[in-house]
Amino acid sequence: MTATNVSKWLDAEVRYDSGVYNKHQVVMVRGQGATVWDETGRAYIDCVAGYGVANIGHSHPDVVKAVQEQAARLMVMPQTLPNDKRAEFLQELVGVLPQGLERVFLCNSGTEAMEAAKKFAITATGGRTKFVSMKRGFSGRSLGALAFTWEPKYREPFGDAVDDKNVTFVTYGNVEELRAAITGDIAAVIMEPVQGEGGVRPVSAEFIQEARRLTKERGALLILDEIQTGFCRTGKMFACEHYGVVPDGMTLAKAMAGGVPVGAFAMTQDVATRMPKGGHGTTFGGNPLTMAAGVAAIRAMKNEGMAEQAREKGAYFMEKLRAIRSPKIREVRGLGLMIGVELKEKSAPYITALEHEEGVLTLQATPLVVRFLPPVTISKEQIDQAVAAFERVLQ
Ligand SMILES: CC(=O)N[C@@H](CCCNCc1c(COP(=O)(O)O)cnc(C)c1O)C(=O)O
Repeated sequence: MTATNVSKWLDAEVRYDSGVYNKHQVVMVRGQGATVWDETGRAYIDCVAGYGVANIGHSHPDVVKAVQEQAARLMVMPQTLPNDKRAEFLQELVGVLPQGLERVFLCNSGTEAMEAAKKFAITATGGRTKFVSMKRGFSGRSLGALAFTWEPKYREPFGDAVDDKNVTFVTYGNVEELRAAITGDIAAVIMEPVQGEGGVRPVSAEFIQEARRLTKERGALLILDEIQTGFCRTGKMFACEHYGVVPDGMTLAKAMAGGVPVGAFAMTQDVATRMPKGGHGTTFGGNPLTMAAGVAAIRAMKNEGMAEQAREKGAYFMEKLRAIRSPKIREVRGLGLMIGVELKEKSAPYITALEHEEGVLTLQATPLVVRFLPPVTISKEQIDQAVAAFERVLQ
């Protein structure tokens, strides 16, 4: 693909990048709240937010200040050497996690959190290496996490290197299949409380509660992947709170440090103590710079009532979307500000039109779904503008 002469930056990125991404013909240079600007100065309402990373808004001032101060103080310190900011972050995080999740492996992305979860589940269950994951589930792209990721097109190019022979995929929501799959040799059941990449599909209370009951009964772990649903996205600090379910482990990333790359596997004491000393590790995990950003981000979520904002604005956003009278819309669904509009035709042309004609950034979640993942700080006026733009491109 040759880049237009839009920009020397676009040329360079297209020329030297790995080539795995379909590059939009635009160069984004600034963000504030729910708005981003391209290099020509054009503003966009950002309902991509980095794939659900900028929950507290782009360049939140508290995070910017924390990063500036910590960068000038100390950026590099491995986890064998304790650090004040890391300790402060662990206190903040455990303070908002569901009761019982009080040990945390810190890393740098969602995939890494899932890789850690996989290893901790194996040692916590005395060496079990079989897993249950969900059809349409997404757990990441590295070879270990990819085994839990349903979409065949992501796994097929890598053949046997993907360890999916030890994974049983069950239909999300099908209790009978779940019961049959959780045998005595299962290390863990992996599931998202709301499937994100898989089409914005909230789980049923019955299914997730049965998964909790069966895993306890059969000596397996329940690991909830809250990488996309966590940190106020769905109207609670964590989506599992909607269902009254506390897992044995939870993978976290995306919004946790306000936009700075981060990941974590939060777990119970019992899961943590079963991993041998030195059994896992990471160079950058828990680094002071990310930890300072994370402290500021979590405090902002609490101080600005962002879970409640997501609940209230999400209900408003979905009500407005449901009011659109269009034969092209099959369903509007979601939880909080994790919203999907399933169309009766491919969503890609509408996502392109929203970006180019309307200045609204949205993303796909399977070929028929337009996904909205705006910052929780999005204003009602911006929601109204995004809905009006969507209505126009559907005509
Ligand atoms: C263009 C782009 O960034 N695509 C990414 C988008 C991934 C978005 N989801 C990440 C994710 C992951 C992986 O998280 P990370 O490694 O991308 O931080 C794990 N679990 C859930 C529920 C997730 O939603 C991709 O296709 O790998």
